[in-house]
Amino acid sequence: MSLTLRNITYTYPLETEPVIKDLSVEIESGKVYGLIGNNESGKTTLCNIMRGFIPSIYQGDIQGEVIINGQAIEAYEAGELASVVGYSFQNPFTQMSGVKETVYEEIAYGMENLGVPRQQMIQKVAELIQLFKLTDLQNKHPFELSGGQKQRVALASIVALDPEIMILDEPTSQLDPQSTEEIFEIVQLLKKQGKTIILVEHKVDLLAEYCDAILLLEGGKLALAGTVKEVLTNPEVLKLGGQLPQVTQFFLKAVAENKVKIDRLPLTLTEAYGLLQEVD
Ligand SMILES: Nc1ncnc2c1ncn2[C@@H]1O[C@H](COP(=O)(O)OP(=O)(O)OP(=O)(O)O)[C@@H](O)[C@H]1O
Repeated sequence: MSLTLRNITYTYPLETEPVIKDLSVEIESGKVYGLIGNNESGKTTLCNIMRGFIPSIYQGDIQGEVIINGQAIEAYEAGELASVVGYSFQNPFTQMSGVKETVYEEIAYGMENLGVPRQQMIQKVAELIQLFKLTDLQNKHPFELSGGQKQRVALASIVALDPEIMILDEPTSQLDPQSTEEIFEIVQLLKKQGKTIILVEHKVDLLAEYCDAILLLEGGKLALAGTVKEVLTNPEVLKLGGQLPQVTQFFLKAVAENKVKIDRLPLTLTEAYGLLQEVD
């Protein structure tokens, strides 16, 4: 499912300056997008625009159009929109329903609300518990979980609803490196299922490996947009408050100091290894 933003300018209530400024972008169906930018550049605000919470919940002044699969976002009913666009909060605590007493029930909760048949629900929860490695936690109270465990449960609860578009706001911020990698692998699996994914994430090394495209926000404007290769090998990213993958930065420096002669910059260690073999 595609998502288009056309000339979006948004100002929060009681504010005079817009925080999103004349932003247009085309999110193509079935692709994974990394949304980067420094603190307060407008990433979370943009996510809330994409899922219709702005202006329905946060209000304020919004100009421009949000179009989901060819239809204006206002034409969707709230329940329908929630099942098309899934969203995971930056803070996983906010995501917990607060009404369920086990991880198992928490994951089933959204499906229960949607009236998914019981047998189908049981099967789906079992699949997700395995996929998100939650077997040992399934009978625990959601509030007893660590931040990282909550983050996995929050994501499983979204995947349970099977939305076509998933907006994940820093889904790995509280996870250790191994669990982070596992979440990225799940993102890859969701992509294989044809989902469209927008990932707010600071870990550019992983974005380089798993994303198709990168959007860089700076001061509420879309400063750079393009394929992972186009954006994450562009030194401009550093001036715009973003980061480049470590290996790319390393080679950028090595090229500038004439330590190595290459015609393109690598994004990952595997690519770097291939390049060095060519140079030999
Ligand atoms: N409810 C609000 N009312 C007024 N201003 C807000 C509100 N929420 C966010 N802002 C402002 O909007 C700007 C963008 O914030 P936003 O949270 O979207 O950025 P972000 O890139 O997600 O930041 P971070 O990486 O720190 O989460 C900031 O200047 C912030 O202070």
